[in-house]
Amino acid sequence: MAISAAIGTPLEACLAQAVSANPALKDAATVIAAVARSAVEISERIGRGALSGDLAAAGEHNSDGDVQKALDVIAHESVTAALRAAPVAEVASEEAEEVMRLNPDAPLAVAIDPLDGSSNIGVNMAVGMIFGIRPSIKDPANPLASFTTPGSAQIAAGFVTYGPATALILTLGDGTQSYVLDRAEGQFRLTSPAMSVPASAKEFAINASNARHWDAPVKAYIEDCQRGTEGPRDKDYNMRWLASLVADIQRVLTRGGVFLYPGDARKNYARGRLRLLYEVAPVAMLVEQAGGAATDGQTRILDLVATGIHERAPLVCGSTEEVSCVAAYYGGGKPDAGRSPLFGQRGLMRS
Ligand SMILES: O=P(O)(O)OC[C@H]1O[C@](O)(COP(=O)(O)O)[C@@H](O)[C@@H]1O
Ligand SMILES: [Mg+2]
Ligand SMILES: [Mg+2]
Repeated sequence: MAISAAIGTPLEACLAQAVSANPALKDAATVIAAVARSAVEISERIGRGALSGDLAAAGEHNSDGDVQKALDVIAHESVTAALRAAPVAEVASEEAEEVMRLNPDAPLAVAIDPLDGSSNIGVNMAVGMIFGIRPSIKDPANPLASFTTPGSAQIAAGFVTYGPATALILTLGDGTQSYVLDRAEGQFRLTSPAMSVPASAKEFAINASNARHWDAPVKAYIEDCQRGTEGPRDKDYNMRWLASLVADIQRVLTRGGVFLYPGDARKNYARGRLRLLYEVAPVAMLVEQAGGAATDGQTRILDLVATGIHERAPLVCGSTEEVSCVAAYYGGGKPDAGRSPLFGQRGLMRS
């Protein structure tokens, strides 16, 4: 959907334009409109903060072992109700153990993180919602069939950030657009028809509290960033970590940088923390469509195929120069002069 609409055009009009250019997008556009309606509802709820009740109240554990907060459940119920009224056959939600079957004859399947950045609920920080839309593959014996295709099979992907403004970042496979919720009217309006990730940047995002658990390539890359102009990267970096994937990625999409949630040595973290179907793959599509790159260190994210609904995948994405650099560290490329002693010690970058 290369959008030629003017800034301020309502989402519905932009979707209509995309459908008239490519009628095959009609069902995906209906799904996006439904997700957007749910986002407006959730945004209002979040905007009232504690006046909406205790949105951070702890409930059950979800299938990934995280404690579900009240807002996780509210968002899951809101978005799945919206998807029930859309052409969606299956939903893979973070908050449901198994694939949910909605309208069996419908053409699409949706993977969704109804509420991303849960640790920020209750402290007035940005949270969001992430989704990826794929063709539904009809296999009565295997409910996961629609989701066991590579991320490149996604027809569309997007996320919503409930921040100071509520933003929708969207791709229908031809560029990445941003929209902002016009609160007075309860509808999203176009704010950027073509987001573009700068190829080079000086900002990294990683949960540095896990440094001692990282593997050698990540340790070496971050150490080299921290060495700034005194190290092989020859530039001074800044670090940002919002603990909310959507907000961190919106920053990377807007002004560049690199986001890393690698695998590490903690129990159950060999493949990191983020889930492939409803976090990593949609984000990878959005970043690639904005001219950036996304890898798990070895493999392009959009080539990965999930084998389970809540499967995790390491994510390194953003400005192409930084992502290539991390991939080179993983690949054992040639050492640079003055590079991190860690690589020298472990011989990782030796040819
Ligand atoms: O707690 P950590 O290690 O900082 O992890 C933060 C990451 O976890 C997440 O909150 C995971 O998403 P959920 O809140 O949907 O489980 C990401 O948004 C964020 O990038
Ligand atoms: Mg999440
Ligand atoms: Mg979540």
